[in-house]
Amino acid sequence: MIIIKIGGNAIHQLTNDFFKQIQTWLDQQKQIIIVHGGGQLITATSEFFDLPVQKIDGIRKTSSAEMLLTQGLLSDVIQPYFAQLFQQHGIDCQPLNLNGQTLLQGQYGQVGQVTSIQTKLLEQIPNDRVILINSLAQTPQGQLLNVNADQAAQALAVLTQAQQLILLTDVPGILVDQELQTKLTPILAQQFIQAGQITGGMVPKIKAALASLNDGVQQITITNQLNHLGTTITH
Ligand SMILES: Nc1ncnc2c1ncn2[C@@H]1O[C@H](COP(=O)(O)OP(=O)(O)O)[C@@H](O)[C@H]1O
Ligand SMILES: CC(=O)N[C@@H](CCC(=O)OP(=O)(O)O)C(=O)O
Repeated sequence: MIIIKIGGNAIHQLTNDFFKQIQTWLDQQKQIIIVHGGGQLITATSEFFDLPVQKIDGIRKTSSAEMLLTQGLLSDVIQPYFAQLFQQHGIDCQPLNLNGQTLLQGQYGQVGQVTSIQTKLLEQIPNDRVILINSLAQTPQGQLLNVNADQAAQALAVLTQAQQLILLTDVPGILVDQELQTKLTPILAQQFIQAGQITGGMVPKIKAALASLNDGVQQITITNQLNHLGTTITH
């Protein structure tokens, strides 16, 4: 099982090599789940509607109006767009956030947090298909939760006992003084965050990577291309 999280900023950067690599993994019988975000579009749309945009350590403070936008953009705009990109590249893909459905189940903390997944939904999907989900979760009462997509991918990787978690973004990995850090240990990560050398949306990504490492995910990378290792998070 490979979990690939694609950030909103990386949508524009999916190359033919990305789709070729996905096809290679499918041919090798790997199960692939893609978790996509869309933070950039949510922010732009919120600004269009004059809604306040506030993020704390990269996590959006989400009002009910913004929740409405977030749901619509993630499930009805970005996910269908992704699905047709896969179809165009000849890859069978199963978008799961149809009719308000979510694979992820959660509860409210400060923002939504993933607690479990609907495994029955996964079992119904043929192995030769890429599974496509967004980061929305649902409480047992059916309330939708806005979950940061890095955290959603982390929870999914741990809950499915995935071998590999790839956080695909718009930078080649963790950069410090413009230099790519090919390896990042938990201690170094803390130091870089405290020194302000890792900021913004990279902070939840690092936290998600560290939590995955703690919970036994074997290979965790932050990169902008599937065939480049970028930064590996390791002890
Ligand atoms: N040390 C760092 N190395 C690389 N990127 C960083 C660092 N600190 C902050 N960033 C920022 O984090 C961004 C990636 O996070 P984010 O914009 O949330 O992406 P995504 O939409 O892929 O989740 C980069 O574009 C960069 O501006
Ligand atoms: C609670 C929270 O922060 N949710 C995120 C969900 C989308 C996301 O994480 O998208 P990226 O991966 O493109 O940043 C948000 O509203 O932006």
